[in-house]
Amino acid sequence: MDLFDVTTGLTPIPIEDGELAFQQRLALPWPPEQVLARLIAETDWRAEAITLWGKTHPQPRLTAWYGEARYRYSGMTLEPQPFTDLQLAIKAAVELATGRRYNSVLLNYYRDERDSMGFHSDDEPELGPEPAIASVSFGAPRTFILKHKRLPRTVKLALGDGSLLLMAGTLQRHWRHGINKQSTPCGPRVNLTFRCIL
Ligand SMILES: O=C(O)CCC(=O)C(=O)O
Ligand SMILES: [Fe+2]
Repeated sequence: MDLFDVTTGLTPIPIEDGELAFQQRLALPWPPEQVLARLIAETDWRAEAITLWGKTHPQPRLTAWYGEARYRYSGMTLEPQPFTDLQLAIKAAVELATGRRYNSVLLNYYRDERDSMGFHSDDEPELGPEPAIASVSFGAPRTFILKHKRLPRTVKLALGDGSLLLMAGTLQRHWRHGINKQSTPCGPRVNLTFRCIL
C-alpha cells in the first residue's frame, strides 16, 4: 500500500533520509478549539522530572501517556491509562488518514510560549526500526524543527490548529526534532503523537 495515497489527503513533504507527510486539517467531528478545551480538561497531566547535568528539573511542559502498552524513555517507565473516548475518536481519524494502526499516544501540553520540547529522535527499540508516528496538534501554532544528525540540514514546519504530521520510514534514524521556547507570546497547544508499540 502506498503510504502517501492522494485519497488520504496527506501530502508528502520531500525530505532526504526519511518520510514526512502533512495535512493541514484532520477531519474530526468537532471543531479543533473544542477538542483543545476537552484535551486540556480531561487529560491526567503530569509534570515529569528530567535530570540534566546531575540536576533534576520539571520538564518544560506537561505530559501524559495513554493506550495499551507500557513505554520506557529517558530512564522512565510510563504506565499507560486506557484510551479515553475522545482519544479513540482522534485515533480513528488518524488511522483513516494515514492508513496505519496505533496502540498508544503521548500527549504534550505546551501551556504558553515558555514551554518546549528538547531535540530528540523517537527511536526506542519497542517502536521498531521504521516507526510511523502520527502527530496531531491543537491550539496555538508552534514551529516544529527537524535537524539532520550528520548533514547541515534544518526543516521548519508550522504545526497549526487541527493539523496532522506523519513521520515515517527512516526519519527517526537520521533526524532529531524539537520545539523551542519562543519570545512571542502564544496560547496553549496540545500535541498528540500516536505510536505503535510492538
Ligand atoms: O509537540 C510536538 O509537536 C512534538 C512532540 C514530540 O516530538 C513527541 O511527542 O515525541
Ligand atoms: Fe518526538
